[in-house]
Amino acid sequence: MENFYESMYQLIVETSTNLPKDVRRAIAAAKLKENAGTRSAMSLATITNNIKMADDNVSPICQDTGLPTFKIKVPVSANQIEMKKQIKRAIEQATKDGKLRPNSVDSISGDNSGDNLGDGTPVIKFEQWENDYIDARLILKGGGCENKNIQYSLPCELEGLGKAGRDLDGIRKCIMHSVYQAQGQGCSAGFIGVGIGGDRTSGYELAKEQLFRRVDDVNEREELRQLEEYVMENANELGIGTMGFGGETTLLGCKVGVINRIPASFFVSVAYNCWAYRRLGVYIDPETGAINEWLYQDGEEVDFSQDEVAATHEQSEQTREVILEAPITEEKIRELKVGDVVRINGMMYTGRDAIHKYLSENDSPVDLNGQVIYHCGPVMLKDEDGNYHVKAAGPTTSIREEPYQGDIMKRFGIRAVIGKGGMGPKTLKALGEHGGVYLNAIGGAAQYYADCIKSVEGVDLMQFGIPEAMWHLKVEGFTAVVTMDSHGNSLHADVDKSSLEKLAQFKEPVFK
Ligand SMILES: O=C(O)C[C@H](O)C(=O)O
Ligand code: SF4
Repeated sequence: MENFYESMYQLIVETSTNLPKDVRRAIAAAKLKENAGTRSAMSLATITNNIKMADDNVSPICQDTGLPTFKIKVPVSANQIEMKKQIKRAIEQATKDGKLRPNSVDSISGDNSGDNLGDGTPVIKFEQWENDYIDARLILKGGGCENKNIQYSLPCELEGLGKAGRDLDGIRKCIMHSVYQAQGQGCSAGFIGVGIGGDRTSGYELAKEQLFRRVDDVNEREELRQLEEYVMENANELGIGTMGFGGETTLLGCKVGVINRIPASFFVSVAYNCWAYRRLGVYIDPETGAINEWLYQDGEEVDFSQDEVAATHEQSEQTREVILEAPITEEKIRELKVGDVVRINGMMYTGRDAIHKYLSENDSPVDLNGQVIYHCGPVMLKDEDGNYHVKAAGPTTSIREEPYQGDIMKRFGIRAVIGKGGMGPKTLKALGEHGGVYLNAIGGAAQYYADCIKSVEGVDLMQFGIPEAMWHLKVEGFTAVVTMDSHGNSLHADVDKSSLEKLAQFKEPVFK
């Protein structure tokens, strides 16, 4: 097993940086369906551009490299204790090399272990089997999409859909609802794994297990095949679209599994995965530990290299484009309207969960008057001279800052916040009162945005760890869309409302 460590290191690096071919094909097909010039088409072009950049730079596709979860099937003779040790070593090295973000955080103190190791991280699950080779699979599922997982206990009452009973049609309604409730917050277009039955734990296990199926496989159980097809055909009618901007593609894959339950329980568990669906696998020789075969990587190449940069910058004729450079005046902000495309030059400051809580109780370490806050937890590497370099830096889900955002903007004079997935009524009200704007960046496009960051000018509050610190970033041509403005408009509220109306069209029974 002398090569096992190296094989695991490769599996980790490839999973973080190289999107599987079956996923690429699904994204390429979605891209063909969007109408040129729409926000969804522009977002998809940024996404495919980002996938290509991650290939070229061998850098994380998304800055949130998730909770590494290994599923390993081994012959009876394999030494699982030794394999676990090597996997942990490989995780530590991949983190040092900037292929994984340090993501393991003490749940009580908030301390980041810095190497992705800690109680419960990484997740490593072994199972013995009768074959004479090792099957090792890894999924890097980020936090934003994980937060959109949902579990239903049947029977239940669902918004838009009414009663969901303990039968196939009730299950259908739960799945349709799960796509609606995710909106764009899990970086749609997404993939869902559904687990029917089990208890609350094994149901979610089963749902996540479905994410290891190939995007293009066909369910062997006839009624589940029909259900998967139904969901794929109809969920895209909800019109949520890429990043929740509205559009043709909301869902890229749906896989359903079933296990038995006990009479009193009937769970439908849904695991939502963003477009940055990073899961790969390898077959390994149990003697040497070397990789014999890669999984999910067969079939035709999907080449995202053509004119992607041009496509990203292509705007529809109706779209207004505005350049912003901090400090920004209230007057300039009030000129902005939902739908405007903004290019930012100059300074911005990162702030996510820990910073928002901190700023609600303390003074800011920098003057934020007229400034831009970026909801982002980047991957950073320090060079020998002690200077930091950005390795990946896409937006994080903004709604988590809803309790703080409006107050903080007013208190510190912040004019713009950048994030993804939108914010709620409290923030929208504050934008109107104070003269602020919410800008939606493309979730998961961590390479694309890292490229816009020209230098790291400083950092504060490093005690919160790399993802949570306040980074001072100098950017050029950082592009985002105004999705909430100071006139009471919110694209997110509009898409939520229209998709709920569309969801209601799926109320009538389909599976008898
Ligand atoms: O933690 C992050 O950087 C992003 C997170 O995965 C999210 O989608 O909000
Ligand atoms: S930011 Fe988006 S793409 Fe990245 S892990 Fe979170 S949900 Fe996935």
